[in-house]
Amino acid sequence: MSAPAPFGARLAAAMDAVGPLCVGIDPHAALLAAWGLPDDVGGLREFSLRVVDALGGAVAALKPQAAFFERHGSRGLAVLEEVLAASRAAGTLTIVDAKRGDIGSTMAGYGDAFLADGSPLAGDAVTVSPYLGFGSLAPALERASASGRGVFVLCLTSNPEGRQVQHAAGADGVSVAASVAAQAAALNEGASPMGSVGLVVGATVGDAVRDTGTDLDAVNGPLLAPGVGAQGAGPAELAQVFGAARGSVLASSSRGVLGAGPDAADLRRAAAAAAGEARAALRPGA
Ligand SMILES: O=C(O)c1cc(=O)[nH]c(=O)n1[C@@H]1O[C@H](COP(=O)(O)O)[C@@H](O)[C@H]1O
Repeated sequence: MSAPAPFGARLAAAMDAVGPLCVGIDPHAALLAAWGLPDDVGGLREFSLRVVDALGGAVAALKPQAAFFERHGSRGLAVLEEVLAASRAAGTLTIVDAKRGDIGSTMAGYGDAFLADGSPLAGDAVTVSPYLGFGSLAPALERASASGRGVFVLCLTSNPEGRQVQHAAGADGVSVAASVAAQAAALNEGASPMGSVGLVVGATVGDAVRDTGTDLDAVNGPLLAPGVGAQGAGPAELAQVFGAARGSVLASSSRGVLGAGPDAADLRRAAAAAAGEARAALRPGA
């Protein structure tokens, strides 16, 4: 059997085919209640699998947020495994939003959990935090590369508190965000149509890309843009934040789409509308 194409190539194909939208699976207690479901592991399972049923094949990626599964303990993690398997069966890429980051030797453990063939918690990519130093991510990057999976490294996050760390500059005057982007770019060099080391850049960050001197045009990897919908960003913000790099952007919305449920047709309509807006903002003329 031939090895699967690398994550960057698979995501590029999915974005071309169905539009540059990722829907986050964030089973908040309030959303479960709005869907008439109990805030327990049964409600979690029903909610998450309904999202996969409704949107599998219809969006470029699904992004389950690990915290909402972990809060239900081992049975919640079993649901996450089911969600990943169901998405795979539906032919939809998954990004496990776990935001892991630790010293290198422990990062190897996270890599084995989220990026290794045969692990039930491995999707197609995982979000990682570089704030123990970009180099500490090396074991995860090695596993991603070996298994054809991807990572999204936090760069400029959508929350206002992120500035404190991400905008700070070292003695050389280079901001943390710019340095993270440059290190991702080095790993993606030469990849076509794009590499598998992505960045997280919130759609809410305004002029932060320019202000921090972050060169997104050179990254040559996917740019995950949460903050669309419930956090207030829309087409205008996507265009403003990403400029010439917008062709690599995967817009991400959770509550903005999930709030349309529980009816599957309503969910599909909300996702199609969000994907259409993202496509118009990020790929005008496509
Ligand atoms: O990595 C992420 O996905 C992420 C990064 C970031 O900078 N901001 C951000 O909101 N997220 C995640 O994206 C989702 C946003 O959810 P909504 O605000 O409901 O669309 C949550 O699961 C967040 O944890």
